Amino acid sequence: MGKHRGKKPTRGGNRQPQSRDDKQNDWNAFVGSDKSNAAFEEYYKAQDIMPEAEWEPFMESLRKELPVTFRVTGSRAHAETINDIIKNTYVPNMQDVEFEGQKYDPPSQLSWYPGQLAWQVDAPKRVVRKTEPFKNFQRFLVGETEVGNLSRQEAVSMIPPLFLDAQPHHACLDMCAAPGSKTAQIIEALNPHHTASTGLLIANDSDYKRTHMLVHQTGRMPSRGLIVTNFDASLFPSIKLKGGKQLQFDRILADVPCSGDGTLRKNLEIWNKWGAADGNSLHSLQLRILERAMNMLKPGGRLVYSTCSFNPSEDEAVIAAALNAKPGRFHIVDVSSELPELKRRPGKSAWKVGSQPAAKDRQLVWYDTFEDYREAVKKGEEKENDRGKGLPKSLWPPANAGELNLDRCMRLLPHDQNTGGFFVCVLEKKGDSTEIAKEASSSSLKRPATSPSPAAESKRAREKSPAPELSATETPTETTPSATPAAQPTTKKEKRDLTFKEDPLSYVDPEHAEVKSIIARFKFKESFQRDNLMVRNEYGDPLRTIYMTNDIVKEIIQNNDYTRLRIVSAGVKCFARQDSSQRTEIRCKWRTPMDGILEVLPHVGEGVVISATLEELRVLLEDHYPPIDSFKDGEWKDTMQSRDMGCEIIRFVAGKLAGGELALPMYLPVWKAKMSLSLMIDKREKSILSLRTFGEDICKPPPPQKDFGKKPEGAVDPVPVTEGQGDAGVALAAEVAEGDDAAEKTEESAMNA
Ligand SMILES: C[S@@+](CC[C@H](N)C(=O)[O-])C[C@H]1O[C@@H](n2cnc3c(N)ncnc32)[C@H](O)[C@@H]1O
Repeated sequence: MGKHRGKKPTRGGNRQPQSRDDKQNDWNAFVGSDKSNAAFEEYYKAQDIMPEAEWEPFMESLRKELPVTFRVTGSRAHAETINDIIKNTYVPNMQDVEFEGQKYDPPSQLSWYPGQLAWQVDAPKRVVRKTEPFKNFQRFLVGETEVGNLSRQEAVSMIPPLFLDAQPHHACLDMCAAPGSKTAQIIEALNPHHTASTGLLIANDSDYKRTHMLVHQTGRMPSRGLIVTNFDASLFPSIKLKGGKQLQFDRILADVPCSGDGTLRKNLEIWNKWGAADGNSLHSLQLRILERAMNMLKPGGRLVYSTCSFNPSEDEAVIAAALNAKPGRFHIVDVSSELPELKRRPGKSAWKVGSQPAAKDRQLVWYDTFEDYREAVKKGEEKENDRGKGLPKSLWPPANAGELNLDRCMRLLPHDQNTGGFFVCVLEKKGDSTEIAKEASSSSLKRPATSPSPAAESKRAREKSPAPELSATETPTETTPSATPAAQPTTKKEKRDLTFKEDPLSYVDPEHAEVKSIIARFKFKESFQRDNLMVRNEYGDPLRTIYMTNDIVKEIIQNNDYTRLRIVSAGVKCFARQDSSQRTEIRCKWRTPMDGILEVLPHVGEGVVISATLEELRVLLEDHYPPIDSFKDGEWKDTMQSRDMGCEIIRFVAGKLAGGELALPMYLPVWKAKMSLSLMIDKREKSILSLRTFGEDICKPPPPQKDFGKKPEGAVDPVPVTEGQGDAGVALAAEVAEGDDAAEKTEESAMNA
């Protein structure tokens, strides 16, 4: 028992010894230069996170460049088509790549990823840049990532959302979500076939700028059930629903801020900066975030806690402290049978606490117990921070650590499957079957017919959860004020959060003339939720952009003050107002931006969608405002000539034609002017589309500014609309529209460019 000084640091771990008296700058030069950090090595050797014999392979792996990994996004039929293109077109071309006398393997599928829809490219960057087959593949990756068909993401970062097991009717919270790669995975789980999901995902981040990255990232995978908020997750407010009920979540992801030493392979500066102090100082925030998550979870609900750090201070210590803060109410789920091919190491129930007040301090001092540490503070050997706080007791393994099933946590090590490092723990809130069923039936989230019934779910939860324990509702903590609805003020008036500068959100009167013009133009069926059209102003005025939300998002917006909820964005941008010099002749001034085209598609009436081929697409790409006369005679030309001015939704059929190739049908908005047409996507997206479809950029540069007045009559440009929330641009969303019928699904799967 007591305190132990660590060994003097040595270069690269057990190489040359270094004198204790060396100057500070020597230290800075010493670490990092050769991807080594003595304190890191000493710290983790002591933590015993792997058998000693594996230490060298572990360190070797950390020093290697991280392979590029990506996953194929979207619904099943669509994703499988893209996967087949990679498998059958690109991989065969990369079989025999040799560079500077060495052979490189083609991309390979990650065996543990469901449906084999994730890939890894082992060839280093210089090989990708310098060899033709890899260069081609790189171009494909960039284009498909731009349009949202692929998502480049570190392999280990794909894991937490897989264990979250979100279902389309679930209410989910992603507490620390930016930049949003895991958010995108959860959205996919909520909208597996791009059908209207009844589920909810609140994606939150405390960094305001990063919430806009989130908006941009999710623009590629839009969802009517999405809200982006800007909160300190540890103070996330309780959310009111109709009748004053409080929202509880079925699924919560707490991918917390961490020291990030699992990312050493790509964030090389960490070699230089790493210190035990980083993990110690993040522990308390991580614990507060996790405890807040636990309070907001439904009984029977699942919570995934993750970090990209190997450090028990940020991992097991947080889990143990959180479990002990709510004794008997949560358990760690044994997920050893989920993703069976994924190699993982069990969590630890014993670990060490080392003090290294700042990364630049060379010596680690180990304290066996909290009391030993406090003794050192008393003697002045350890300093507390300027707020008079030292290391918290919860950093040390609690007396009952052996009873908490911490071995069910997972640590992903880089040398196991050539990845970064990660820590994941799946927690479930206990609750008896009646409580779970009560929660499910009182949920305002409507369960689609295809989802498991509440009874089936409660059975599943019963099988997984041991003894029933707690009450169904959690009271909000003092630090989590509820967001009071603007529309239904309570007797105790709560102040708005005046620091929050985003525009208000309100719903448009479904009888508004502009809504009627939209409904008439697109012949919307009854299934079109005209009550759920939202705008970013206080008065429900459809000025420039109209968003569509699902019912649960509407319920939240209408029952909570948006400033207290700090809502940055909500729903999907479905209609954008298009100004034209010929406005009076245009009965409907609204177009469907790419973000929303697949959202509105299932609801448009007969004859609204017009079919076209790659021949027409070629003309639309080559020219900005091609005259209708310039298209070849036939059905397409006749149809376009007969249409009113305004937005058309065009379905480009799959196949090979006009020097291009489309693997799946694709829907794009086209503006019909008096005598001409224009493709309503911006210049950059046109170029990407052109490269993907025709193998080259066939788009002419846009007309010079001075010629803008000479646009054909009624022609318009796809100006990105900004109103309230940041506009991610007219992103070419990669989505699939699918009918209900399975056969129809395959045939009708439509990949947006
Ligand atoms: C590890 S990153 C999350 C990565 C993200 N889940 C993803 O997969 O793209 C941690 C995020 O937490 C945010 N963050 C830091 N402190 C926070 C807090 N107190 N509450 C909420 N978010 C926080 C950071 O801005 C950062 O975006």
